[in-house]
Amino acid sequence: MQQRIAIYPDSESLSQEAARLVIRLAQEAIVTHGRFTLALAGGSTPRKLYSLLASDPYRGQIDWTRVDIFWSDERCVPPDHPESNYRMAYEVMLSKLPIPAANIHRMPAEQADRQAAAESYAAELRRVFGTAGVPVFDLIQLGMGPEGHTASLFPHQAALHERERLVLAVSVPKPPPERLTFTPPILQAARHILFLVTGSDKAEAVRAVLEDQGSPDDYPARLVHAAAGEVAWLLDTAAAAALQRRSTA
Ligand SMILES: O=C(O)[C@H](O)[C@@H](O)[C@H](O)[C@H](O)COP(=O)(O)O
Repeated sequence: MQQRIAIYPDSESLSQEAARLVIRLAQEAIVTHGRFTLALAGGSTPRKLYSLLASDPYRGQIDWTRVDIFWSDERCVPPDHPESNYRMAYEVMLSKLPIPAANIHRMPAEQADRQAAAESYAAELRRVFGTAGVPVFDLIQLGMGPEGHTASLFPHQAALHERERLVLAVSVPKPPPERLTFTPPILQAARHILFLVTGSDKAEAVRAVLEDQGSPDDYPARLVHAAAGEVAWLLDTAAAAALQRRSTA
């Protein structure tokens, strides 16, 4: 597994590089196997990336009819709720792109039976990927919290040790607490991973994860790796402040 760290002065320049990377990986995947499977992150950091991908000159560089969109986690709220990861991505990006509705695979996180919702999303993943095993995403885009969580995998939770199920219903300390989340097997099978991390509150977790400190139980982002491709960490200077070895883009 390759790992690349690039540091940017601000969110704009970081998001522009992220958009260029998504476009390159999408073009490669569509040429190689006819489609691009992408899992989106929630939270606020990727908002700028999603906005760029839906705008010129970026939007015209991907054949969006060949793209399948999933989410790596979702809050258990209605899809029109302000805290919905789907709502953010739909409003900022997906509603502006010619992606077939059948290719937008929303997590049914508003279902009362959250375990059944997790199981139905796992079934959707296996159907779309045509596998009884672990889906291999072309790209999973992730964020990271100040304590090293990623997707909705938080420190010291049982979900970190899941090796069979693809999606779990979990309760987490970041509100809204009830979530659906990818489990480590999916996050360890992807061809490529793109972490977007900004802000000084994440500097200590960035240092711990990238300088091999602490266990994955303490810093769940350490569980993530790309089976055959690259894990790219795009950081702003604030998030990279505690890193010893600095390489600036
Ligand atoms: O649903 C979520 O909350 C996200 O998937 C979560 O894992 C997010 O990526 C991190 O918490 C970073 O969030 P920010 O980008 O808002 O800092």
